[in-house]
Amino acid sequence: MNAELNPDAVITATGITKRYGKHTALDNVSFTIGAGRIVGLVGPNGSGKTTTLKAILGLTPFEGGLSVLGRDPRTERELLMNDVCFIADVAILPKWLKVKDAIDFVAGVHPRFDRARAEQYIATTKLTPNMKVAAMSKGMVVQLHLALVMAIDAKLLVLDEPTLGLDILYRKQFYQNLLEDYFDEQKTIVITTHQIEEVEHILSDLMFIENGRIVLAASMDEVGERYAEVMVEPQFVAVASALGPISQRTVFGKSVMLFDRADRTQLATFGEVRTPSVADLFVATMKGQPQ
Ligand SMILES: Nc1ncnc2c1ncn2[C@@H]1O[C@H](COP(=O)(O)OP(=O)(O)OP(=O)(O)O)[C@@H](O)[C@H]1O
Repeated sequence: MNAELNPDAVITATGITKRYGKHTALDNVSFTIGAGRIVGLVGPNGSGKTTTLKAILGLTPFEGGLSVLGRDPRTERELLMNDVCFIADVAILPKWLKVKDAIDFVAGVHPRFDRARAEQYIATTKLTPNMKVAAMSKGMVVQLHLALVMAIDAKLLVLDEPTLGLDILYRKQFYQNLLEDYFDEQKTIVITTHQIEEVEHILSDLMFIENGRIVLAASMDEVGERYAEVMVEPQFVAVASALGPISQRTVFGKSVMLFDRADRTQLATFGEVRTPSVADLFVATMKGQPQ
């Protein structure tokens, strides 16, 4: 995720700062996202996720450098939008909207929309052209949304809490379909969500943001190499603790410690070692940050 190493980056941010009055929402943020990546931007409420996405989409002014698909979103937003698709919250389609109106609308506003592709996808569902959003189950709304999104040949898909308000089955379905029917190596997806557990299996990269700063940016492979969680046997708790785990918790009476860049061979002598879940890593990382 290093800018210098990746000249073909889809997004390169160098020192982005965004202030709302006296409040600094983004504080000198730098990161790089390459093509074919699925990046999870994860952070607590108010940490700057939406502000980052707005900067990428050219929806807010800011200081610093930002290149998205080779363009500056501040000055070339219109051209950029030919190659970018943005979804915020699938649960907000208006109730009166019919399937066919939704297709007409997107066909009218997006130059890369392939109507036939959307209709083909809809034909595989229970949706019919005259059905209104009001008459759809939440899962059907998701399918409509997906049909619209997947028919747009965008290079960059930006998803801001896309499954808010949906139950677990439909959230899973959304991500599964996204991965199976939409994603390919020419595309890049940036996604923010609070439901990390549900997206972690589709992510290729993680970015943790806290108080407007990126506190972790790594590929999932790097995360797997760098972090280890150990279920420490009681007799080794003191010695393991002395190695300085970034977090320590108790599960069913056993001490679970999370280590950053520790020697795995040594850790294995304390108990069972595994890669932490993104959610546990997130909690541990946030605890270590100054508030
Ligand atoms: N239009 C605005 N005017 C003033 N302050 C704002 C504005 N938009 C965002 N902020 C502030 O900037 C900070 C970052 O907000 P942002 O919406 O990016 O957070 P977020 O990580 O997306 O949060 P959430 O998970 O709650 O959606 C917050 O402190 C927020 O109050």
